[in-house]
Amino acid sequence: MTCVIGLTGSIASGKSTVSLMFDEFNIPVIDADKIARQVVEPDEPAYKEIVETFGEDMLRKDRTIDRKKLGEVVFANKEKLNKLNAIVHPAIRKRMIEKRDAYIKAGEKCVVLDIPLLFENKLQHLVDRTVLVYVDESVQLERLMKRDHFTEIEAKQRINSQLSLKEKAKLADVIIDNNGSKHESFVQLERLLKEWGII
Ligand SMILES: CC(C)(COP(=O)(O)OP(=O)(O)OC[C@H]1O[C@@H](n2cnc3c(N)ncnc32)[C@H](O)[C@@H]1O)[C@@H](O)C(=O)NCCC(=O)NCCS
Ligand SMILES: Nc1ncnc2c1ncn2[C@@H]1O[C@H](COP(=O)(O)OP(=O)(O)OP(=O)(O)O)[C@@H](O)[C@H]1O
Repeated sequence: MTCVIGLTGSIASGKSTVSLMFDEFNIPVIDADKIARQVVEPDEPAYKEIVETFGEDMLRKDRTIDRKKLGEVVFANKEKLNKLNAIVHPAIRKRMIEKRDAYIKAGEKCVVLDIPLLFENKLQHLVDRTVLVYVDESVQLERLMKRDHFTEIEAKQRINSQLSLKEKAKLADVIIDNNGSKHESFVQLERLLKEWGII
């Protein structure tokens, strides 16, 4: 029986950081953000829909989607964000399920689905247990502004487009507190995997 872990958090809470730590245990990770980039490549059906909905202005010179521009548009307008979600989420979900099932079929002991919007989109049914990468709001804002060079307004728009980490904490099976150092988070993950008999 494969154990399917749903790894989630909020923007800049440290999902990618923790997700990389699973490598140390040779546990495969399916990354929703990565798939979200693949399903909007020019030969994919979602690409055409995005161009029709948001206009050619959203394209770079090489005709790929200008993610920075599209992000500025959708995170400033809830209705537009919903439109983008309706175009890309079904395609992302389908590809994640295919990948998860391939790992299960191959008899993998454990597989991780790294999904930022796991709780927002009520995707708990895709996984056996959920792990939340948690930080305090002030740490989240600080790390986001530093990583992406956003102004405070831009960073807050993105944070507010998601369920708060406090709300997510009520829904998660387990929490990794990522307020401390990366090493401290690694220790928590290692302990968890031992407890679950995965390592
Ligand atoms: C708006 C887009 C073009 C901005 O691209 P950009 O390269 O700047 O950001 P990236 O995709 O790396 O996402 C960074 C983080 O933003 C947050 N985020 C992304 N999309 C969303 C969304 N629809 N709603 C809320 N938060 C989101 C997540 O925490 C994610 O980890 C892009 O995020 C996108 O296509 N989003 C829709 C797809 C989606 O929902 N992806 C999230 C994983 S399912
Ligand atoms: N424990 C930590 N100590 C210091 N910095 C950290 C820690 N964890 C993560 N960071 C830094 O905070 C930023 C956000 O982390 P990360 O990119 O892993 O978040 P994320 O949840 O994957 O974000 P996103 O939702 O945008 O993909 C990065 O610059 C990362 O290096």
